Amino acid sequence: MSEETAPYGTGPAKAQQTEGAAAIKRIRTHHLREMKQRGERFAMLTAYEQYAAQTFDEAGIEVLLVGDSASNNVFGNETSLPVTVDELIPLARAVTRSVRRALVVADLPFGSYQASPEQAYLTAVRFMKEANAHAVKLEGGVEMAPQVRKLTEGGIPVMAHIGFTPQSEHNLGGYRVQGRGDAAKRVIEEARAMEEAGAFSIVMEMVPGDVAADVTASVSIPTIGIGAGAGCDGQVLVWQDAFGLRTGRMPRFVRQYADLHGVLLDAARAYAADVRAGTFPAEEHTF
Ligand SMILES: Nc1nc(=O)c2c([nH]1)NC[C@@H]1CN(c3ccc(C(=O)N[C@@H](CCC(=O)O)C(=O)O)cc3)CN21
Ligand SMILES: CC(C)C(=O)C(=O)O
Repeated sequence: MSEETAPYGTGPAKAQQTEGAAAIKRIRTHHLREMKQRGERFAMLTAYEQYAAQTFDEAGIEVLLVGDSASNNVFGNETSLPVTVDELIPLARAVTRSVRRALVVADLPFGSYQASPEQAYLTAVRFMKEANAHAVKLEGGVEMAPQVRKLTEGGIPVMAHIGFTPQSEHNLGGYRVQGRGDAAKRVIEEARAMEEAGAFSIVMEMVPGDVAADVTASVSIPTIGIGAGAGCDGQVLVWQDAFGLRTGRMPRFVRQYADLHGVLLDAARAYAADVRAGTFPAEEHTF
């Protein structure tokens, strides 16, 4: 089926792949490491479905994260804890199908990897086989080293996530900055343990900027900050926060680049008004 006659959904990503275009080179984990070595920063955003993924890929966002934050940003839960592997896999599959260039990382949900390296491996394999993910992310430092090693040795690139780890909010005592004062040493240890275990990159969430910069200088793999200052090699935000689809109180680390909530609200109201007034559909929409 040609792109013109495709009924819906078949955007440029799939067309390009089937036509075998040579121009676009996929981002691989080694490219991120090389960017760090060159001192170039890269951008990561969450993505949970086709059109956002396609758009961010087109914009040149290097890494897309199918975050367990889908729990609160897609499924309407209050936290990331309730989301399941079976819920996340279809979202990850949609994102990998929709990109040509971006590296797609799938988050391992709470409870799907902490029990043992074997559990982690079996869960990660599902994301690789059923969703075609390019890598997985898991939360935790020193105590997750066996999991990270098992996955890496089994052919699955791992992005680690340290500092404030939302799946452990009940242990961490809420949404709090990690690594202040004496705890800074701990964050550096966590990062080194993840690098040593084979992680290809490290997300650092809500860590003081000076500590995150120290961590970034003390590991050779790229660090990706969220609320961790500009001293990281990359940055990540949840897209509905950054582009203003979500409303209400935002974490301090968010910068809002658009007001999508306002755009959609106006559009939905205009549509409803036209329907009520009988001005939509018009002649040209009628067969
Ligand atoms: N929409 C959304 N954005 C996120 O950044 C995000 C999710 N969801 N879900 C999973 C985790 C949870 N995260 C969060 C959520 C809230 C705060 C927050 O409210 N922070 C406050 C308090 C900081 C403090 O206590 O010092 C802030 O003002 O930053 C931080 C991280 C990051 N992740
Ligand atoms: C906030 C980012 C880093 C994340 O882990 C998620 O979106 O699930």
